[in-house]
Amino acid sequence: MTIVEASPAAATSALLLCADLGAELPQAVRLQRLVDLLRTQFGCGAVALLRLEEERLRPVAVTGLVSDALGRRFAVGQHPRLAAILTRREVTCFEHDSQLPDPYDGLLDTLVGEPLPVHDCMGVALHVEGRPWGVLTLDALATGTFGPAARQRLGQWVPLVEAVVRVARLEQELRTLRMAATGPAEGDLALATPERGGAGELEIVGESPALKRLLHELSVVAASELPVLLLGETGVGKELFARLLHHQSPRRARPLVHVNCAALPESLAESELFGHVRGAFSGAVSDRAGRFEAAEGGTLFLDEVGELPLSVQAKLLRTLQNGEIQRLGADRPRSVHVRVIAATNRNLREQVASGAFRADLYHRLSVYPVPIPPLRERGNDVLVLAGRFLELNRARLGLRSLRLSPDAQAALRRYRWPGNVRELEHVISRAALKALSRGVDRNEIVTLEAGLLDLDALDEPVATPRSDAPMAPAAGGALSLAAPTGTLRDAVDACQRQVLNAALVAHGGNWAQAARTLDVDPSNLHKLARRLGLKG
Ligand SMILES: Nc1ncnc2c1ncn2[C@@H]1O[C@H](COP(=O)(O)OP(=O)(O)OP(=O)(O)O)[C@@H](O)[C@H]1O
Repeated sequence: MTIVEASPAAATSALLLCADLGAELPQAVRLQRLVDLLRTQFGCGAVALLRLEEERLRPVAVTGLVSDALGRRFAVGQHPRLAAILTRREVTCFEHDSQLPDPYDGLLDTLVGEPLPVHDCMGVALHVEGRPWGVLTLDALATGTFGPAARQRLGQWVPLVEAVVRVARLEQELRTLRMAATGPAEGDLALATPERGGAGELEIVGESPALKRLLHELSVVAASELPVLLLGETGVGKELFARLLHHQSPRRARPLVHVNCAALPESLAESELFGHVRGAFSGAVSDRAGRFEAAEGGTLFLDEVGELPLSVQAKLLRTLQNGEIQRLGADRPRSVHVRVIAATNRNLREQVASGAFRADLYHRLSVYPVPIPPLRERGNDVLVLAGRFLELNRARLGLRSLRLSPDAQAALRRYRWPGNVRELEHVISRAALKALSRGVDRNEIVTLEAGLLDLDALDEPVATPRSDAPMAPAAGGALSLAAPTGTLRDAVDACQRQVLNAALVAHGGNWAQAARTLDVDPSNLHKLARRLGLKG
């Protein structure tokens, strides 16, 4: 039996999907259309497409599930239904009286917080280019929806579903290649999200336009050698994004060395960063390389750079200017080839104005400033991230299901999150523990009510937005120069850096094209960039 013979409606849906294959669509849109169409086709309450990443399944498109479902990650070992689906090539069906726990228990958007009643459930493993790709699951609230005919029909849909997934993947790869060659087109912004998963630790959760713009900007600047200054409130993810930058850069195979400048005592800071030779100070019993040398060929991440003592700032500036370090007590300098990424939640301009931070170092470090938006400006991401933390806590505490009541969701959306993602993580973990301490049954669905989150108690004024505005040109090409903080030469250098920077970013790091746009000889452009510290 073919789909066409099965029903005219199925034939029309299949044709619509085929027509989609010929059109260029953002991946998220293509996959969402797929699950929406299957939901109608099979008359079910929820459909989810989940990508297999190592031992976890990550929802990439869902319909009929609550918003936080997209942020959840389902460890295959903890979800026997998903594990059963993955192990077979045929459609796997769970009878309505199956005792196996359902991964979507409490997550259906029509039954917020309710246990899933007796229902039908089926799913199938998907393969792309001969390799397991993930699973497709369908849940129907009316028992008997997934009879033998529905199972057979799902089996017939599989090749088409796999084709859609494959096209979405190929399109994404093509866009990435195109972006690398020519810089992004406006419509590619939503697709610049790095391939998530794999590097589980580096997973960036969120779907908001603000996050996608940030990821796009990072992916462009990652390819260059420019120093980057990450700016943002505490807990926005500066360290996470610094790691992402390194992993997307050509230096990814070399070390990423993290230095927390706030934790460096002034007396040790110089030796930590630049190393020392034996006898340089009492206790220096042997030669020791510093963090710069440890990062050779890779990236040095100077976290909380605003806390660096002034005496060390001068030495750091010299290194950034000459590409050389001198171990404490050594006679000669040695060259290092290190890209610096710095981060701060301070207003460095104010620190420069007050004399706590050197203007010349500020200009060197802020060649490409990247403001990271606070959580309250990322819309629904707060719920998607909450989903991530709920699932982690559910697994850690051995609960059947952990979710938020509608009031709790509204409270998370309302709250201003001065501590950003880190605070959200703590709020969810604390509320889950509180719920447990009230004696909930681990085998029931645990719903976190707004009161458990204690957000009102935490509601306090949020730090004013950063005034470390990016040095990139404003729209229309106008330059937005910082208030002068140094000599005229400093200001001219800053202006040249800004223009060069913007041209490089606009041309995806292509120097020849940047030189053409700026109407300068390419070799002069390279020379100027070296003088300005934009390249080694
Ligand atoms: N988009 C995101 N997706 C997943 N996890 C995130 C995201 N953003 C932040 N986090 C997590 O939030 C926590 C705080 O992030 P991180 O330490 O990078 O913040 P930070 O800006 O460097 O904070 P601080 O300025 O206080 O050092 C980390 O556990 C990080 O993994």
